[in-house]
Amino acid sequence: MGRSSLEWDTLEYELQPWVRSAIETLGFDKMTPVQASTIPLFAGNKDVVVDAETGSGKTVAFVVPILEKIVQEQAFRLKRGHFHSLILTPTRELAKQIETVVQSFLVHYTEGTQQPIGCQLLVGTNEHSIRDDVNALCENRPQLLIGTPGRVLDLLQSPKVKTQSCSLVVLDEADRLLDASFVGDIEKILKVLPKQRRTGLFSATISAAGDTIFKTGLRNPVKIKVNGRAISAAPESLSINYCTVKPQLKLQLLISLINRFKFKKCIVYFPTCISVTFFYSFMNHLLSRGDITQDVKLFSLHGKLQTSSRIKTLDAFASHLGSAVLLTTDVAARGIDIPDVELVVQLDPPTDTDLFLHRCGRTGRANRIGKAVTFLNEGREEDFVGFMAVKNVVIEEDVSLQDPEIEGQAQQFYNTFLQWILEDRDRFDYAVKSYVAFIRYYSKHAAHSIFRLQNFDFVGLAKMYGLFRLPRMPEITKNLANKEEVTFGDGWLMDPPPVDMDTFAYRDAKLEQKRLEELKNLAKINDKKKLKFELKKKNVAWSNKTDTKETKQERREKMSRKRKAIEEELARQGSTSDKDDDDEIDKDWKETILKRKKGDQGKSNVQGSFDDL
Ligand SMILES: Nc1ncnc2c1ncn2[C@@H]1O[C@H](COP(=O)(O)OP(=O)(O)OP(=O)(O)O)[C@@H](O)[C@H]1O
Repeated sequence: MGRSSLEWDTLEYELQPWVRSAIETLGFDKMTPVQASTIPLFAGNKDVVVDAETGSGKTVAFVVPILEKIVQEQAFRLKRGHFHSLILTPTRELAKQIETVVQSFLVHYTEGTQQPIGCQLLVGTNEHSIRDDVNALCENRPQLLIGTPGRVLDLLQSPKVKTQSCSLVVLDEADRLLDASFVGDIEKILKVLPKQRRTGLFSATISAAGDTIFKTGLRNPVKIKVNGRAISAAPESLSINYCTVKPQLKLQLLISLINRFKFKKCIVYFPTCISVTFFYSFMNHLLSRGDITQDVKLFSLHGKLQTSSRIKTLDAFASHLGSAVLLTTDVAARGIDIPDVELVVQLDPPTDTDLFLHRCGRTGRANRIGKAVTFLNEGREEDFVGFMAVKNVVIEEDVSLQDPEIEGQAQQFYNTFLQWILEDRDRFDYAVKSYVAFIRYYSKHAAHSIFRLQNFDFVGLAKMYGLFRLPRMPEITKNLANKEEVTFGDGWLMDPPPVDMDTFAYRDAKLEQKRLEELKNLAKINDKKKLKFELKKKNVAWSNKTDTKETKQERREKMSRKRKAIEEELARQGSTSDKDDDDEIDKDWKETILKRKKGDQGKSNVQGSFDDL
């Protein structure tokens, strides 16, 4: 497509004056290639499947046709409970972002003689119930609904909501919406919409959806593929790099990058929600010590936070005037558009390899320069570069990312971490939970031939999490062959241990009280057992001694069988559920068993409902 054809005047579709003035106000001097190709077709009468790189302007490419169609089809006076168009997205943040784009157009739509055009956001929150949403829809009569699948489905199931007038549906991040976790809801939603409608699918990795795209009821769709570079699936303004690092040095390298790199905004991807909470807390400690450049502000965002707090955090990060770093999970991997993000760091490649490009694409958007950096563990993980090259994603090594000084500072850094953890047992709990969740996360990697737990540096990773003792978990037992050599017995990584676990206290008085009570109960149980044993011993005749020994042996075996069963149960839970990484906490057996008995196993201090991760 030649340059001149990107002038808005050359668009093969006549836009309404208010849409044009919105475009002018937004400063979009020219169309992006995906807009030039998509708008005439989608605003015409075609179904579209749009595959265009990250940051290429896909949102405007579907928002404009929707607004055009609403006016074209005179969808002003819809009956109560009816709506005209629906945009579905996988995350609440993305839904909110699209709504903002729609509103920036709608402010140019002059009412008066015309009828109003409205849009309604549909995302799960604690502030609005479904009933509130239904009432708002019936009262305000918006033409356009934007939401996440679960909430939209709930709304459509209300008898007050009528779907007959819906004539256009968009699936943004369509490959994600058509994957196993969403496709059920999507199918149910599409089933209740009229067949005679336009459908548009949009993504930077649409091919990942394969044939499932046809589950959406597309009718003679036009496939629009727009990529700036023939050899790479990423935009030209985005440089994608990697550097190898030992697990223990990863956090130090991240901090070194934050301190060395000049950026307005930076996004750092962590593997799990709990690790975001944990490292956010520790990094703020480093910030207060001056170990992180003082003028940087840290933000944290993950799927376990409540919607309102997630949206507020994202807004605060986007509007922060100084340098800002967002610590997040894959909940912010797709679609998030914050133009001045100049650096993206991935502590580990994502388990879903399609997300790699989406994470990188949070920078280098709309022709701005951006750098995306991925850390790879030395050794086998470097094969990830070749793995992605096959998917047309070129990752180049950048040795300038390395920091030769961090290795020499490792012990001092570890001591700082340790000191901080030893101040509060709660931090230790978080460290353990984060570590365990990481290992479970790692073992579910789609590219499992590269990301393998065999030969994994469990001890180095433990130190990265500030741990001084290896948690007991089957993955370690199975894969760490030289456990006895690398630990000082019972999983301790230090000799002598830096703390007595019986006296290691919580700062929070309530938590500490609970711990002490549990300890007392445990002691009582042990005392009772001991008492029973002593009494029994006294009553037993000499001749029975051998029997007792055998019984003991039997009991031991029984216990060991029990342990194994629990171990397997935990492992099974880990492999069957991909949504509960952060709840899978292996503590000492005593604690696990005690909690199981009490029935409060797996409770976490993390607030909010479980969402996307
Ligand atoms: N015609 C245009 N000219 C200049 N900038 C534009 C134009 N259209 C959109 N943009 C800007 O480009 C940025 C990226 O757009 P958008 O968020 O729609 O990307 P996307 O293709 O959906 O990316 P992703 O696949 O990552 O979601 C936005 O900041 C948007 O304001």
